[in-house]
Amino acid sequence: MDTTKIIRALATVQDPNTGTDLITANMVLHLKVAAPDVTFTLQLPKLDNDYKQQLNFACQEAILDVYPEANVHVHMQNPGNPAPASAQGAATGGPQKPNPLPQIRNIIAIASGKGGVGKSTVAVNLALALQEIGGTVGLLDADVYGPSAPTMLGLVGQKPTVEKVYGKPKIKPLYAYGMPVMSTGFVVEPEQAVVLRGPRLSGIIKQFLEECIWPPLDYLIIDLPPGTGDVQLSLVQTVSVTGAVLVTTPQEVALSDAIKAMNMFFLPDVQVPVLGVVENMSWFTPRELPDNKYYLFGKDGGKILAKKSNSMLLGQIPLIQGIREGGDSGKPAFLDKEDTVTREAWLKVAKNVARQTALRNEMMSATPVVQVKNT
Ligand SMILES: Nc1ncnc2c1ncn2[C@@H]1O[C@H](COP(=O)(O)OP(=O)(O)OP(=O)(O)O)[C@@H](O)[C@H]1O
Repeated sequence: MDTTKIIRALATVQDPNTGTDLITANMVLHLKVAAPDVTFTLQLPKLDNDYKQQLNFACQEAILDVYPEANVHVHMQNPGNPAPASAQGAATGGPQKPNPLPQIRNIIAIASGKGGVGKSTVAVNLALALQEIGGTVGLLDADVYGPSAPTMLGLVGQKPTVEKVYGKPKIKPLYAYGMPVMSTGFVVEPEQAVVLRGPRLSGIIKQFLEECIWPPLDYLIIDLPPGTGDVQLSLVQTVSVTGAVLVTTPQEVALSDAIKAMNMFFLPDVQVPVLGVVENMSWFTPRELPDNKYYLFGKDGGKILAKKSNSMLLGQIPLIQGIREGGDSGKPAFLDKEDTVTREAWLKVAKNVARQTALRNEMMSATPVVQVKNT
């Protein structure tokens, strides 16, 4: 029995409440396939017998369609009894520190080789699109040298507050469009950030991860600085990163830098799986000619990077005036309900990220937290 086929079958079952499929909605947990038994838990947003029964039958039917001999065992999980973090389970190699973020199921790093390719734009719009398809999402803007989340989400000038939790001071994230957000831009001025080096930078990233009041989340999206450096290192040394999404533009120059960024995740010590690639600024479509595509930066960069990283092209985002305007105005383009082309492009990326994350969690154990070596 092939686990991928079973996941695909479950991806055909829709949550009757939202119309989103069970895999995209992140509702299937602990899938175990030991022929002829297929066992998994459905995490349900509500407790309602009809609803439970409907989903149970739909799952049985979808799996029996592919494997008529299967014994399907569906466990239902109550809303008040959240699942253990799927990406935070048993890690391989060496004793592990206690997980600082047990309430977060998936930590997804958004990375690029060079600046300006639209990494922050992807992080923000992807976070909002994941929220729209039913995920509970938070955003950590760790791009210390050029934090964009405050501007992109209309939070400029606001400061997070500090609250005592069991006697310890903790930072309360700000909220934008229903999403908890922390940004280095809330606490460090960009001119201060450029002089920050290793240990100070690590301290800030660790603090944002360990000393912030993050609510239970399906996804924490982390916008990394471009390239490879101290922030990337302190991230993988602090938490188990579920996967990375690589952002590139189609042209060759962006691609060669993106390959360097990709290689960092594949280092033997790091081993963060690449969930896929988002190609940004794939083509230009003028507002007045919505059906025309002009390939200003060439073609195929995303496809090539997906192949090199052994992952998939999660989606292509066109170069659209509304995306830049949305970034500058504090209302990201994804929220513009009239711009269906842009919305569809972001939704496709979000659905693919959700599916790839679910597949990754079923196929692989949690990413080990990189141990700090004492030299
Ligand atoms: N698809 C797009 N269409 C139009 N403008 C875009 C698109 N993607 C990004 N931009 C714009 O390009 C500029 C750079 O984007 P962004 O800040 O997201 O890049 P970045 O890779 O995060 O850069 P850095 O890491 O240097 O901060 C922004 O003004 C943004 O609004």
